[in-house]
Amino acid sequence: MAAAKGDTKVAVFDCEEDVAVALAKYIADLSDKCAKEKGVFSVVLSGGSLIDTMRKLVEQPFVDTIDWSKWHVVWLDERVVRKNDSESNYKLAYDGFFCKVQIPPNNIYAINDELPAPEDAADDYEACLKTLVEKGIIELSKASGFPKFDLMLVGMGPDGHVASLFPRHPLLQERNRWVTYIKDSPKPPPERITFTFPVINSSANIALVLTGPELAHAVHIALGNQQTSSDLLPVQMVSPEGKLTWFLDQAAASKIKAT
Ligand SMILES: O=C1O[C@H](COP(=O)(O)O)[C@@H](O)[C@H](O)[C@H]1O
Repeated sequence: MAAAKGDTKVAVFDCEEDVAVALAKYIADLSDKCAKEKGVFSVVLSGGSLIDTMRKLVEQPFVDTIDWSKWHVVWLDERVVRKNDSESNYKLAYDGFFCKVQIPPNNIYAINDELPAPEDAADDYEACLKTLVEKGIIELSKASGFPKFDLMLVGMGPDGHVASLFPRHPLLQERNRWVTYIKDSPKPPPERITFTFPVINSSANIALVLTGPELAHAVHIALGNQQTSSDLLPVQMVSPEGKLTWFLDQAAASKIKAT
């Protein structure tokens, strides 16, 4: 099943394996397009189950055909822990992905894990993004003035959170910062940094990659017919100026009524 609404596409696959295959093709095509047109492919990674669903990229044909030298990778959110900590989104991506592909190490922009205070880590990461804009690696959106990434790969928790932006948290309303911090994350660990919605929604492309039955309720709220304007789930606030593609398996889509 595939439905389209404006620049939003909802693609539902039979199983998680099929999502992984389609996601790899989608990422490879965008990588190719951006590498040819701009010489750069700026990619934003989430943590969580997304990294495993990206597993086909490290297999043939993708691993040998993608021009990894054009990739520049940043994180949508990160836990304020050391890079070798099992809770680190960097470590998750390194172990599952980076150690198997040829992205130049200098093009992988991890959090500075020598800054123990979340506010300092957020300031430092925002400064890192500003340097990438100055170098022409990331463009600014003409519409919003916020950085416009080529591709944001976004996961979601069962509560509908994306990045480290949790339901009903005041950070959902942040309108000025590029990167902010949270010290009371309801999901451990409590201290994290995260992109804000103005940055998320300036993206050229967002892939929402959602698999598993535990996500079905939030997917139903976000894509069902009973949309309300107050107390939106964070996932409902994902609305990029570019294209939004939902990659769902049947389990995650199981509560959406066919229309
Ligand atoms: O804590 C986080 O959770 C979300 C969702 O993770 P998942 O394991 O339920 O897929 C993730 O997208 C985010 O980057 C991470 O920090």
